[in-house]
Amino acid sequence: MKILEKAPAKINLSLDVLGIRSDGYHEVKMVMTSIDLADRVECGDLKGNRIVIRTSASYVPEDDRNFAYQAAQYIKETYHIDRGVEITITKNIPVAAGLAGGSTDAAATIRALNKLWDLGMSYSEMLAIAMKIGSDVAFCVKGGTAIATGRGEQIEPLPPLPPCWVVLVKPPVSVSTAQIYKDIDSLPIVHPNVDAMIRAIEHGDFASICSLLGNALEGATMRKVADIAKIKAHMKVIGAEGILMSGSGPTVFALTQHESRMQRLMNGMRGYCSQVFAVRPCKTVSLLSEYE
Ligand SMILES: C[C@](O)(CO)[C@H](O)COP(=O)(O)OP(=O)(O)OC[C@H]1O[C@@H](n2ccc(N)nc2=O)[C@H](O)[C@@H]1O
Ligand SMILES: Nc1ncnc2c1ncn2[C@@H]1O[C@H](COP(=O)(O)OP(=O)(O)OP(=O)(O)O)[C@@H](O)[C@H]1O
Repeated sequence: MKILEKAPAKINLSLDVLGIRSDGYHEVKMVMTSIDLADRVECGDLKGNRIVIRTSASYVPEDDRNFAYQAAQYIKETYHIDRGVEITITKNIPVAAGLAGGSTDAAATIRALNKLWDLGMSYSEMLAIAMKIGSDVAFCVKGGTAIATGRGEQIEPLPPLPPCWVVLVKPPVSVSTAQIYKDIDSLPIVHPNVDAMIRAIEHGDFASICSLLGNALEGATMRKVADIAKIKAHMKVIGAEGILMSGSGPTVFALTQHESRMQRLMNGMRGYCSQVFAVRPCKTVSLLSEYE
């Protein structure tokens, strides 16, 4: 048997860093949303007891460094599963881009193995596995739009975004999330108004969502990647309603409700960067009611 799961990327609409915790992680308060830029994760039975990863991207690890491998391993250990699995990942999400590509593959693996191995895991049991792998994995288990607190693993759902386009531009460099969090410790932090963003989403107020976009990590990544400021300036000239770097970067996204502006942004930015995508926010990742 084979189970196929869509694994959507995320963007951070608001990301505040509140301090350093005793475990070395940073306390955050974020608003995230899934988008329709997605990897495909297929889990199928394999003879024996091994976990085998196949990916379409040569630079993604196929051993236990792959987050999907780690998800399968934790599930096998926790539920004493003596079966093999082959996990095939078709990568569409740029890697080390601030879009949670590896995290969403891990979350999709958790959902897929729950079905393949008929485990009957509850949502909170899936979260317990997710948290062992990385901070963003918990959000990716359900996706949609949500508030994330703690180190990012405490999730509270929000209503979906008003209909809009998300245009993403990935500069041809990668950044280390760990390094960016380290860098901000010695930099002044610009705090976004996360609570106002939450209210704007609850009211479906697209104009306020755009004006409240903010990311406390943006300054640190901009010091390393000069392209980010150029991309943002270019998107502004073209006429995006809201512009921000996602996560630890370096991907920059623009929001617009106008198809003509989405087209202009796509065409304008393609001449500038090779990785440009126009997608919609993604309302659901999985059959949410199954996991309630
Ligand atoms: C930047 C974001 O993507 C925004 O959604 C997340 O905060 C990062 O989530 P992630 O990539 O899943 O991060 P993890 O794999 O858990 O951690 C990578 C590294 O980032 C740093 N890190 C991460 C999350 C957090 N709240 N504080 C941290 O300081 C830690 O040094 C950690 O070793
Ligand atoms: N399934 C996977 N897909 C992509 N990268 C993976 C995967 N598993 C492990 N990795 C490793 O994870 C690292 C970070 O890649 P990823 O695409 O998840 O970064 P990111 O989008 O910046 O993450 P985040 O937004 O959660 O900080 C890469 O160095 C990559 O080698």
